[in-house]
Amino acid sequence: YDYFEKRNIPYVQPVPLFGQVWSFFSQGKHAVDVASEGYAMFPNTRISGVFTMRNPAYLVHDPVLYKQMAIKDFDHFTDHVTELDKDVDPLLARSLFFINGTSWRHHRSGLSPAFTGSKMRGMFGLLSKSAGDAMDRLTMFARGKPFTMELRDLYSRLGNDVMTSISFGVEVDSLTDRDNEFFVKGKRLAKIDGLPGAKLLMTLILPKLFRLLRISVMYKDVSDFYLDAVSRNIRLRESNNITRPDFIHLLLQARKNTLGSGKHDEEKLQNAGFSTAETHAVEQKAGDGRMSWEDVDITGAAASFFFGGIETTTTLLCFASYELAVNPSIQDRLRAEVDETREALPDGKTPTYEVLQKMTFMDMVISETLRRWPPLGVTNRKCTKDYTFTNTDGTKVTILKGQNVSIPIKSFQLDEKFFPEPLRFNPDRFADPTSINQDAFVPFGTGLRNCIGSRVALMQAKCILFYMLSNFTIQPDAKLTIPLVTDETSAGLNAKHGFWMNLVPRQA
Ligand code: HEM
Repeated sequence: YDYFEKRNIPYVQPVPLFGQVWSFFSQGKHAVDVASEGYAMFPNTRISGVFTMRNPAYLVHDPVLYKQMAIKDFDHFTDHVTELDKDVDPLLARSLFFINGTSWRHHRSGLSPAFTGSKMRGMFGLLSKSAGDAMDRLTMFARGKPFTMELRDLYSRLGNDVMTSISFGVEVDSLTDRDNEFFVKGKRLAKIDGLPGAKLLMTLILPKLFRLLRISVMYKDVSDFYLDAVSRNIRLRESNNITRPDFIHLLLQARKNTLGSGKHDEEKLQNAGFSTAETHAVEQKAGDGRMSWEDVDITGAAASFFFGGIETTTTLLCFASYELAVNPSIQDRLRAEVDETREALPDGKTPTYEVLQKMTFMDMVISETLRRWPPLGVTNRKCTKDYTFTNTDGTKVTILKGQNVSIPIKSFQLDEKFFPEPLRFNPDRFADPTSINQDAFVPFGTGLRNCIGSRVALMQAKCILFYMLSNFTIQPDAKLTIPLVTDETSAGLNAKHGFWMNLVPRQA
């Protein structure tokens, strides 16, 4: 425990044997806030120390240092901290989040062409249909009268249906068929609270024991269900020559090595909004070989989009709706933009990819929501090669190979040095993008290991919000707590008492 003392690095005082892990159980604070504790304690350093049990680890305080580690010096930080065993967790261990080294390079370079702007536009029709159909059902259910709804439930059903359609190639209606198997399994797949959350925490604090006990993070019935569903879907497509513009189709192209990046029309389609994560080329190294994309790899990739995309995009929509409900003038302004946009649409209601791209105030609202309420408040890297940099006091700091590094996204984005009045929801701070500190605004992470799905998330959230405001006014229900009380026990970001809203149909 004198590790940081000796190196002149400020650090959070550890509890003997447990280190900072003790605070997770004793403080009643959210895991993200506990992990980022040192950020507020030590304002004048680029990095601070922390002990996970007895192991020293780091917390980055300077967004510029994070960027440097994630881009220029990526070679030193190629991995995320958690790595799962393919035999024990066949799907999650093949998910981009949880693979490292050569295997990650294979997957990332193979999958990246599936996430370009032109591929996204190709998929947008499916996404918009799924969201539009659900919204029609909701309007019919309302019959012109206001009704109360918990929006986390609504948005996770919509998100599940959209992602089931674009990731697994199957159309479901979880608003009407509330317990359909894809929704029930999807909920279990994307679950990061309860037992799966505890297991994920264990992969971080007791990785050796976790591997030794051969515990799986994902429920076995969920892995089996998706493996079977995707394999059957692939066979059906192959034997009937079916083409559907979704991820399975793109991954089958990757299998045949025919998945191009569609460079010709890329430029104008790449931008899904200010927050779009920059695309970096991930290069294969000599001797890396070629990835074969077996059915299990395709299912694993699709499952990772589900795992990474549903809870996060649902969180974005919930908090955007909350802010619109408690700031009616902002909601009116956004509705005016939605209505103006609808007038120019041939059917007056179905948005296209390009139309959403042009909605500037929508983009400002989404960006500000991602800043104020980042769905993933912290990310991490494992040091894969010793790394030395200079701290604010001029001393050299060396992070050793194998040590873990946390990046406090939430702390950066709520730091008043970077964002004045950080707790105020103010979309206008994004009116002039050049005034935004882009090193500190990192809702999708940064660098080569940033979020691969930012375009999917942004387009999905914008599309669903477009339909919501076309059809309803969102008002706070009496059961909504204002200001919002967040759930400190949730692994993700959530409201303790739910997102209860009155949805008032715009057409009686
Ligand atoms: C609002 C929604 C979302 C947010 C805020 C979000 C945020 C993030 C963040 C912060 C990371 C870690 C980046 C880093 O370590 O630098 C990440 C990684 C990732 N995200 Fe997202 N994400 C969202 C939606 C999605 C969607 C829709 C998908 C898939 C369709 C997705 C797939 C992934 C994957 C596969 C990774 C791991 C990438 C890698 O390790 O190479 N995410 N995301």
